Amino acid sequence: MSAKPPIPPSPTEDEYLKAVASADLPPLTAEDPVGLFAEWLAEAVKSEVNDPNAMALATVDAGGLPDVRMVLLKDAGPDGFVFYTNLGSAKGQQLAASGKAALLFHWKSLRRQVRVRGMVTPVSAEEADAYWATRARPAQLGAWASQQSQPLPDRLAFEKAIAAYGVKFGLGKAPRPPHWSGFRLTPSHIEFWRDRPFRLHERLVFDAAPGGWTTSRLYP
Ligand SMILES: Cc1cc2nc3c(=O)[nH]c(=O)nc-3n(C[C@H](O)[C@H](O)[C@H](O)COP(=O)(O)O)c2cc1C
Ligand code: PXP
Repeated sequence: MSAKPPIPPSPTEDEYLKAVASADLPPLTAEDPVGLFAEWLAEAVKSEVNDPNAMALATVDAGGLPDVRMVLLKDAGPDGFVFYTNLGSAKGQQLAASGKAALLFHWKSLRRQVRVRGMVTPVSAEEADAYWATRARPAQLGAWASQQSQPLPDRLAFEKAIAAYGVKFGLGKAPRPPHWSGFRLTPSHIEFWRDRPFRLHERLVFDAAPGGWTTSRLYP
């Protein structure tokens, strides 16, 4: 019999009461979700142990079954949230077919999450080229050699393919592969969530409206 996984228990009342003392914050308010996101990410950059720009990307497959995996945010602004991937991967195919996705940032060190939903469009070739050029050469060769989400017969086959691309491109720049680019999620809905003691959390929601955003609050 395998051991039971070590699931932590819910905090005791005493444990919550200790947190109350340090939780005396002004209410969460903001006019502009893009600005608030930038503030929260800047705080996460300081406090997270690694990858503060990591986010879960949720998609649906052709049968409507949800799928989710982590990706890295590479640009964010009023136009949306950008990430890069292999276009032939499971996520690449799901995004191309549905044009819809959701993102989730969870910053454990801050006890905060941000949820984003919206439509997804490919970034331009110029934008993808500019980001590609910033990647380390071995990561570029890996992207050429990786048939992301396809079965890998053995690790050696992958390493040989990486070496072959290294030889092919010689000392010159490796161009961006046709199967590698980015997507931009244009948010229609953004929720900021902040932890409060006893699970009485704060939720601030922004919904896209003509010329701006409507805001609302939700029960935790
Ligand atoms: C922190 C973290 C960041 C990641 N960032 C990316 C990324 O930006 N792009 C990407 O293609 N895969 C990224 N991955 C790998 C994906 O989670 C995933 O394994 C891979 O893209 C295949 O997903 P798919 O089969 O659903 O397409 C990341 C994984 C982790 C844990
Ligand atoms: N592609 C893959 C397979 C990744 O694992 C990651 C990050 O983990 C990325 C792309 C995006 O990050 P970067 O462009 O910094 O390599």
